[in-house]
Amino acid sequence: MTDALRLRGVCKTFGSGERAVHALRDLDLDVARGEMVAVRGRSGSGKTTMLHVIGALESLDAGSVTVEGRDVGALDEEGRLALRRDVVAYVFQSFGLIPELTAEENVSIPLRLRRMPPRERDRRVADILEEVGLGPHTRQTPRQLSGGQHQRVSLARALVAQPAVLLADEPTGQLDSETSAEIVALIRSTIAARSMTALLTTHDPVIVGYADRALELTDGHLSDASTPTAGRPRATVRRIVGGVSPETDGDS
Ligand SMILES: Nc1ncnc2c1ncn2[C@@H]1O[C@H](COP(=O)(O)OP(=O)(O)OP(=O)(O)O)[C@@H](O)[C@H]1O
Repeated sequence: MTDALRLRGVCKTFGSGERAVHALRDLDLDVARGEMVAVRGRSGSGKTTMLHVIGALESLDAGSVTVEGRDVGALDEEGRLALRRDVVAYVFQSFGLIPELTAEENVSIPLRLRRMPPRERDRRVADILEEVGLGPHTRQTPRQLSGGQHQRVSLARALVAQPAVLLADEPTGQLDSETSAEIVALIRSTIAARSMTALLTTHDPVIVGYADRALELTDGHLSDASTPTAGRPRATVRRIVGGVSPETDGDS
């Protein structure tokens, strides 16, 4: 299977001298197309930095990052913009929505950047909002939506332009455990329907339960964490069967 993501010997240091912070140290990672990989790690272990170098939001100090065959370190500014517009999409813990815009206006932004004709754009936006369960809320602004609904809008915005790779930085970090399980299940089903690749960082065992593979980031290095059963959300199954809360099922 072709790799969607391939990182080799990636190093990223912030600052210098005694104040240097080695966020990523000689980091290797392979993610196959269509795979959903969860990366756990304590606060400050380098999870966000890893996503940023993959999405060309941060430069590398050493090593190489290949995203869908593109050598990210070799891209010029235009190439980096194209990567973020056409290949990767982000979902953030803090949702990142524009508060003055409605759900449909927020979701339409990536299509406006591509200058998609309005009729096609409106159809795509309506379809994706329906798919993420926000059909009745398209005209509401973020202030009128719950945390789970915010993340559904963020996911719709990330998916609407049909990127190959979803990068999600603690996507359930601001959600309660039940809503987290709903959002992770939605991420899983929407990326599977599109044969997309997903790399998610998390402290949340619910996410790990939905991933094909889990890795641990410790002081800038990755190692295997566990091998959950693909697409079999242990937490949700237990919750339905035994009434057990997802946050009690699994390690963190
Ligand atoms: N722009 C920056 N300037 C200086 N140091 C930074 C910068 N960005 C990140 N760091 C440092 O790099 C290290 C890794 O940060 P990063 O945000 O990648 O960790 P994280 O695992 O995502 O943490 P969290 O779970 O708290 O979000 C931390 O020590 C952080 O303070």
